[in-house]
Amino acid sequence: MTALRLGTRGSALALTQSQMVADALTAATGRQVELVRIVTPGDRSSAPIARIGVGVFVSALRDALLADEIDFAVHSYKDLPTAAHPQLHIAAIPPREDPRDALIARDGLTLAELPPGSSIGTGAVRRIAQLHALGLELQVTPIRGNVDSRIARVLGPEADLDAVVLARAGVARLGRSAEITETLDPMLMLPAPAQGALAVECRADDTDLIELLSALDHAPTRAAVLAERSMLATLEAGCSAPVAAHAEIAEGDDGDEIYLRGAVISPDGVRAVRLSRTGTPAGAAEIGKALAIDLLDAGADTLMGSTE
Ligand SMILES: NCc1[nH]cc(CCC(=O)O)c1CC(=O)O
Repeated sequence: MTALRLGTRGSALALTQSQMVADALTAATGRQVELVRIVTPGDRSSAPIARIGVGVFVSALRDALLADEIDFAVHSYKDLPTAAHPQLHIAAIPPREDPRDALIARDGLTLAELPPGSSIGTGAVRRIAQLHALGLELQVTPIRGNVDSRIARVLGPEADLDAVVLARAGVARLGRSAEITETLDPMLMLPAPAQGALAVECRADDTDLIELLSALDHAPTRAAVLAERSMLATLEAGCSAPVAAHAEIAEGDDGDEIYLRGAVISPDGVRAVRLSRTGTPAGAAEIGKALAIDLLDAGADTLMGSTE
């Protein structure tokens, strides 16, 4: 049987994530997988990510799927637009990595130990807003680039920042978790919807492959991601909005329970709406939608407006 073609970007993170999924699929089904490198316009551009958007990375992989140049692709779930693609299908959501954000600071410092005026780099409006909300007098500097280059801004030979905040999952997948100086409590820094989760996508009419890939699906992760992303979709916010969400699945007396927290923070961190809801994993989508409506009723729409 021929090897399945898994399309991937060439970044270290993309290659690692794709290889992990390829190995898991081979272990579960015996099918061989070959990685096919897709060069995206975003890889060639040095424009700020906030301007070009992570969408360019996703579109290049999706174009390759639609053109039948590859059979499936692995995305960082949080980078996907909330709207489903009519010709594509998310066939598996593998077990999630730690969804929390992480701090990498000079001299092993934690957030609370960084002196006032310290420079801290991050590109995400959601993180910038929540850092401001902590009131630590930190100088927040927008940065972009891959995980390794962002860490180099603190630990490299030409370091120019005191700290950076980034997703723990990306750092862990690159084998660099030992450099994390603090994992941020979601009470202080609520992660992006779907952070730490992967989406394994193929063509919607490729029924045999959908069946094969389903071996990698993890039901609790799927429920958590569905709750977080339906909240995001109902808020009609994009990946660049100051919107955060985190769902946890726990065993209750009457079966599993889902606990969803959501937040919308004004970009300057001055105003925030934070709310939560609980329910059953089977109702994940409805819980996310209901929480979004609660947030809107509490004034979230006035905080999302312009993120510039
Ligand atoms: N914003 C870019 C991005 N998209 C996915 C990850 C890796 C973590 C994940 O899979 O959620 C990152 C890096 C980061 O946010 O630090």
